[in-house]
This record gives sequence, structure tokens and C-alpha cells, in this order.
Amino acid sequence: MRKIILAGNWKMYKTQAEALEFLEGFKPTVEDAPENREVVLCVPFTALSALSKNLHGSRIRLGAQNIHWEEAGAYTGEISGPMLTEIGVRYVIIGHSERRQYFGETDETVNLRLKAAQKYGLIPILCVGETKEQRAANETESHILGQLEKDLVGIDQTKLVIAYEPIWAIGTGETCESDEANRVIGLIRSKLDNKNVTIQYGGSVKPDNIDELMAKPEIDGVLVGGASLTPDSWGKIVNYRA
Ligand SMILES: O=C[C@H](O)COP(=O)(O)O
Repeated sequence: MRKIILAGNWKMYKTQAEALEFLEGFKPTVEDAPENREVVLCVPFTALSALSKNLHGSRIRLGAQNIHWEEAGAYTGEISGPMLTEIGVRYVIIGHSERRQYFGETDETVNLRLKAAQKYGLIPILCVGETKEQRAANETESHILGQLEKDLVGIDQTKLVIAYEPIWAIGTGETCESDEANRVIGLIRSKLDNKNVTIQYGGSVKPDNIDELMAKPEIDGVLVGGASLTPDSWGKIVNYRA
């Protein structure tokens, strides 16, 4: 049985005060969502601690957006597993295309970060996906399978979430057709040792396309950027119609 996981990725949005205001607005909505849906918020590091202290038994789970592979050390600007788990973080996004594009993340460092997340008991959400150019050149499958082959070396697939995020659909309003997202996710699953890995779709998910996406048999959840930033739209997404 695969777990349904709906995760918001706030990226570099919201101060601590704004995050707490969001929480007050969102808390009542999330409690109405069916119990079999895991609801995760991956927020900036500066908001994690305050949100953690204010969850008060809420079913919302916290996620970070990066993790370094060492436990501690001279790594300016990085964060370690123990720093995240100490404040109640359960998930961590790894290998997001924005990290790969702007911060030099490679499949090798993605693999190190995945191993660190699992070592410290965090569930990694591994992001993979193709550019518009790769799709146009019919390289979608080879690119994604190449990423997985390198990223997943030595990774325990029973403690893993994968997000398929076509880069051309991120923040563009151009959603991947639900049938196509379903097809690519099915392909990813076919290459995994553990067929029960939760595989999400991400890229311009909105309240008006969530029902269609979640109706597809291979899609086990979503990773949402822009539409996770307001309690109203995020509330509609976590309460999608089954
Ligand atoms: O991690 C989330 C993705 O980058 C999707 O972002 P978006 O929902 O704003 O397109």
C-alpha cells in the first residue's frame, strides 16, 4: 500500500512571522482532510523551529529544503541532519532542480545528501525531471533514469519519496498533462526495486488540476510550490476529491 504525501515547498518565501500567520489560517483546514493523507510543509530553515513549537498535536509534518552530508563541520551556509531532527523535522527535499541549476548540485552530492538524510532518520524527497530541451529531444526517459541510477546508489528505497518535476512545468502555469505525468511516474516505478515508493508529481499544481492528477493510478501525491503559499489554495489541494 503506497502512502499519499502532499508536500508544500515554500522555497525562499515567508518570514517566521508570515509562516506562523499561515499556520493559524491553515490548521483548521488540514484537520478536515482524510486521515490517509500525509501533509508536509517544507519551509525555510528560519521558520522551522517556530512552526514546530506551534504545531500543538497537528498532523502537519515539517520538512526542510536541504541537508549537508556531514554531521558538523566548516561548511558555511549548510545545515546538518542532527540540527533538523532536533527541532522535529521529518522530511527533506533533495536534488530540487533549483538546487541543481543555481547551486551546483550534482547527482554525486545529491546521493551524499540522500544518504545523510536516511542516516539521521529523515525521509528524503528526491526530485528528478527533464528540461524543455531534453523533452523536445526525446531525452526525458534517459535523463530521468540516468539521474535515478546515480542518485539512488546505496539508498534504502523503503525510506524514500520521489518527486517527478518536469522543469518546464515549475512555476510556469504549464502543467504536465496528467496522463503524461502518470506515464513518466510509472516508468520511474518500473525501475525501482521497491514498487511501493511514494512518487509525487510537481509543477504548477493548483486547486483546479489536483483532482485530475490525483485520480491517476501512478501518482501518489504532489510537491507544490506557489499554490502552497496561501492557506486557501493549499487547503483546497490537501482536501482534493478522491
Ligand atoms: O517544489 C515544487 C516545485 O518546484 C513546483 O513549484 P510550482 O508549484 O510553483 O510550479
